[in-house]
Amino acid sequence: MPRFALHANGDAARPCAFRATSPGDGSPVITTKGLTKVYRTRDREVTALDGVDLHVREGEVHGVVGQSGAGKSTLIRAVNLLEVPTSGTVTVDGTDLTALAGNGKRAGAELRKARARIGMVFQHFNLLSARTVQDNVELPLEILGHSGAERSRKALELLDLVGLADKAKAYPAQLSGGQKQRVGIARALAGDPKVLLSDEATSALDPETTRSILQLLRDLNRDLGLTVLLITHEMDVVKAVCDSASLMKNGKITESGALSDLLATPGSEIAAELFPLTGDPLGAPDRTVVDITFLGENTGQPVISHLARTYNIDVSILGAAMDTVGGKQVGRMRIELPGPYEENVVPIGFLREQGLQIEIVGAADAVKDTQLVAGVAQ
Ligand SMILES: Nc1ncnc2c1ncn2[C@@H]1O[C@H](COP(=O)(O)OP(=O)(O)OP(=O)(O)O)[C@@H](O)[C@H]1O
Repeated sequence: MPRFALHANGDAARPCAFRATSPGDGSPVITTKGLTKVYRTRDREVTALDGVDLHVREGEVHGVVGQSGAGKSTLIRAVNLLEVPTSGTVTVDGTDLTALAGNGKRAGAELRKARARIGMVFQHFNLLSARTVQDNVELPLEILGHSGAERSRKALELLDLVGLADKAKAYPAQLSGGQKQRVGIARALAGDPKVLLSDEATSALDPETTRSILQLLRDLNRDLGLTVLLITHEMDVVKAVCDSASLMKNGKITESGALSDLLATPGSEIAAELFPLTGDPLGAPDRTVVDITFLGENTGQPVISHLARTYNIDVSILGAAMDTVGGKQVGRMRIELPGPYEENVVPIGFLREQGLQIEIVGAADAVKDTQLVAGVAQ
């Protein structure tokens, strides 16, 4: 994976002055249970969220992917209650936000306090054009009632953190898209959030700027122990920064998990999108097509030559690729073995014994086999 510059000007990462690194203990910091949102207009109802159970663990970067209209924006906006759910609960860092919202008058202040611990970054930056960069970053601190000196100190520290210390007095119109998003990120960090929500933060940016903003999010995740929940329609974003992901379809989460687990799950749509395998899945008649996923240290093993030698069979490689997913090296290969599935049970068992993830493709028995493996994986 290429190393991306942390800052637009190529500066190295600066140590963070705001919070010591605290590696998460893996407990959920964002949890939604049965989250449902029904939009009612005069002539129709749209169920945008249909009983969503989402778990994002502390310190991870979690991506939510799905087609347009799947409910991604509604979900991320429901996590900080910008969108009030019709039913279900949202808990962030141990606080049930849905309960706070239901508490009548007092709720406003308590909900505002809880929300300050949830930063949000938007696709179109949402900066105030009449305010300077520094004043934009100070805005949440003004709302929280910080003094002028404290606001100024913190805003300048945050601008330094995102590589824009020299742009404090500039106006948004004088910045590039990537710089505007850095201001958006600095503003989102003003309340010392535990969680950062990113709503398509890089969709309006060119590929190079996208990479630098994703790297900044990754660095903030690592240096501040910040948990990041992002929505995107780009699998490259997931590949570059996410530890885990969920797929949304029609308001539901249809699969969710660590990327390495999803890559090892037969039939995972996220895995197929993250890492599409080329090569005809049907192969030749009376031959068995097998997809192999290599993770971590397995990627360097000469498994195929070992297989061919051990069983004295000709192995054809139909397609293969290596990539880095979530910072880990992954290899996928589609091979073809001579003979139908039932004649290849032993060589396939050999591949499994090597700790590889195996999926049999395109044969009647494959369905049985895939279900068997899926059952084991659960
Ligand atoms: N304010 C609203 N009023 C009525 N329907 C809405 C509203 N907001 C969203 N919807 C509908 O809810 C469904 C989910 O929309 P949402 O924007 O959450 O999807 P999405 O996955 O984020 O899509 P995209 O990637 O295009 O932004 C869609 O059918 C959409 O038309």
